[in-house]
Amino acid sequence: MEFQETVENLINGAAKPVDSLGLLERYLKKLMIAWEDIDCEIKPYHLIFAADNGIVEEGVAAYPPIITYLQAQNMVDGKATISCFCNYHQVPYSVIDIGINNENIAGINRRVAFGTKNFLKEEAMTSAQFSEAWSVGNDIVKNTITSLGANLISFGEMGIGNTTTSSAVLHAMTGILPEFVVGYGASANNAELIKRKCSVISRGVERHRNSFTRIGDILRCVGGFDIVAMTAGMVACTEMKTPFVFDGFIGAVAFACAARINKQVERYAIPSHLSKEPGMKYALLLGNILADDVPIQAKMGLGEGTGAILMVVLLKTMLFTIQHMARLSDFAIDTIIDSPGRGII
Ligand SMILES: O=C(O)c1ccc[n+]([C@@H]2O[C@H](COP(=O)([O-])O)[C@@H](O)[C@H]2O)c1
Ligand SMILES: Cc1cc2nc[nH]c2cc1C
Repeated sequence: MEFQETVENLINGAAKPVDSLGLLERYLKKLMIAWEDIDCEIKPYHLIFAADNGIVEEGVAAYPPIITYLQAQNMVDGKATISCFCNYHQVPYSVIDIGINNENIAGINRRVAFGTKNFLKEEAMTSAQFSEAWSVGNDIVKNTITSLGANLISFGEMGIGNTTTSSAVLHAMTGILPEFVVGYGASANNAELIKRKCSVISRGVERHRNSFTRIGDILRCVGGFDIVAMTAGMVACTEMKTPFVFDGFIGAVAFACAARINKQVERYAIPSHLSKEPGMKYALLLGNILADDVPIQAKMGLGEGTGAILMVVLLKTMLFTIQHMARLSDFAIDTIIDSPGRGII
């Protein structure tokens, strides 16, 4: 029997109508197929990449950039939403300072620079900085899997201005107009801010367009260290055959980049929540995920990987449930097979 069939039999044969746990079944199946194991335990680890973005000079964010450092430190101190989510559910996590613009370091020091440059004026990062940020994402993920024994990685980020960098990357990848992609980010409804973001993104992407040969060029010219590290981390998970959960808009853009770089990424990627940012549905499509197939639709837009941790909790709940449920076959009734392949096992 193919392993996929074993997983399907396990889930479809539990004492419930077939497919009645919908997307939760679908993503549990994806986990087990990625692991090639059904008697497993989820060993999660949450990685939050924090970095500043030079583009904030253009007035594209409502909050000041100092919040990147302060909130990353809150995460380390257990006082941010994400740290409360992780601590409450006993999910270990690390904050990685990959490029905060502050004299102090928050979390693990893997700082590439004091933030990126303003992409309206120059490339956001140099090739050397891009490579370093990529290595940080790759190395941290591989180490978390091999040394810490994690078998499910989740990703989060923190960086004032990163809805602008993510929108710029998505616009550059797809040509979809910024007006369809850009949202309010961390600001309250502010039409002026949206207009400014759209204009900055169009002009910024136009300025660098001739340098775009590969996805890496787009990330280097208009992206951020957080997005580069998450993209590298998702590719690393794929190379290690380890499933991962991504979060909102910024995570979805990293997923889109990773899926373009390595087609196999789609096999290991699990979405968590659908962000308020309108661009997320387009980013998902680049990795063949429909917005309707995102399990948590709660109008969230916080980042930090908050939706990803909620999804990890849903997956843990599902795994325990499927491993402990009675079987349809225990009912000892003759047949209620509604269609081939979906019957009582
Ligand atoms: O993940 C999302 O979908 C999301 C949507 C809106 C805002 N954020 C968070 O807010 C920050 C970016 O917002 P902004 O307005 O400064 O670009 C950054 O720290 C993100 O984690 C995150
Ligand atoms: C307070 C605050 C917390 C955040 N967490 C992620 N992005 C954020 C942006 C702000 C402004």
